[in-house]
Amino acid sequence: MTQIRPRRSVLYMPGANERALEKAKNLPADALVLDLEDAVAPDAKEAARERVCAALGNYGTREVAIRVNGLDTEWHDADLRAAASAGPAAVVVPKVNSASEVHNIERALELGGAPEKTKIWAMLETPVAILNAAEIAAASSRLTVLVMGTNDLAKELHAAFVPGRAPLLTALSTAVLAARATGKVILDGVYNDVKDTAGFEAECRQGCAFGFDGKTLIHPSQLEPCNRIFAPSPAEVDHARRVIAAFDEARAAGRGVVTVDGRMIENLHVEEAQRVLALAEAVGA
Ligand SMILES: CC(C)(COP(=O)(O)OP(=O)(O)OC[C@H]1O[C@@H](n2cnc3c(N)ncnc32)[C@H](O)[C@@H]1OP(=O)(O)O)[C@@H](O)C(=O)NCCC(=O)NCCSC(=O)C[C@H](O)C(=O)O
Ligand SMILES: [Mg+2]
Repeated sequence: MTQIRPRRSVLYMPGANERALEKAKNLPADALVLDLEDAVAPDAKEAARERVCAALGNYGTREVAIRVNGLDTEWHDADLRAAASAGPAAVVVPKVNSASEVHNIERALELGGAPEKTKIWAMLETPVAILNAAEIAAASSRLTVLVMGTNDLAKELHAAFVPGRAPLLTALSTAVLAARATGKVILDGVYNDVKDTAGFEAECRQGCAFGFDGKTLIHPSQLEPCNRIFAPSPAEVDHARRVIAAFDEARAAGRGVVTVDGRMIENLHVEEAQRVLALAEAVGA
């Protein structure tokens, strides 16, 4: 069975917030992003950089990434150098707009001596990034994950935040296409209203239905619903097992197609069922 690394829940925490960095040690996030960008005030950037690099080893086996400041900022180069030498699981780079920017980041990581395990996670959060999503995704084998930046994207588009995210659907779908066409993981953007549980769950379900592998989060209260919704449900696991069993039986009888619960099942449905089981196993569902 294919091994899947779950990335259902990816929690940002401000790199300058000692309490959040401490608290995250015991939070059930699949991955953590220690943020040096938007969540850190300009005069706290340097202290935050030192703090997140020192904190990297505190989170056990979970993937821990550092989000550096954007390419056009005064902090970007120093952030990348520090991250390269600290060696997180990934460097999350905001506002990546082209393949050539990915190549520059790749070169900077190499020059900084980053270990092979340090991947690039590129944020898609501008109109030009969405238009270039496929070339960004394909630019490097070191780039393994695309991350939606829906706040910046909505701002750049002059789009409204509305339930159902109609103004963003083209961009979300284009980004998922780019990820799937290039074999990359893709994470949905954050939900800002940390008190709106129903709205958050609806957005998780929408992201999951779109094909996102998981969602980026801003508050510990978002972890449980996100982990639950992005994991296969017991009914989905049961269905996947029955699909595989029915198809095996059909194959043994010399047939290439069968029905389960009245629906046609072909080999492609079996592959999807295998992916569901691999994800369920990876998350212990
Ligand atoms: C959103 C928050 C500012 C809310 O903060 P606050 O009101 O203080 O939360 P609580 O009092 O409810 O916190 C309860 C405890 O949980 C800890 N906590 C809070 N958030 C986190 C977190 N993200 N990670 C770990 N721990 C967290 C608090 O310390 C409390 O602990 P304790 O005192 O021990 O009980 C705040 O949640 C926050 O700052 N969230 C992260 C914001 C962030 O990182 N933003 C940047 C990433 S999102 C982004 O950039 C969007 C993207 O680029 C785009 O364009 O869309
Ligand atoms: Mg952003």
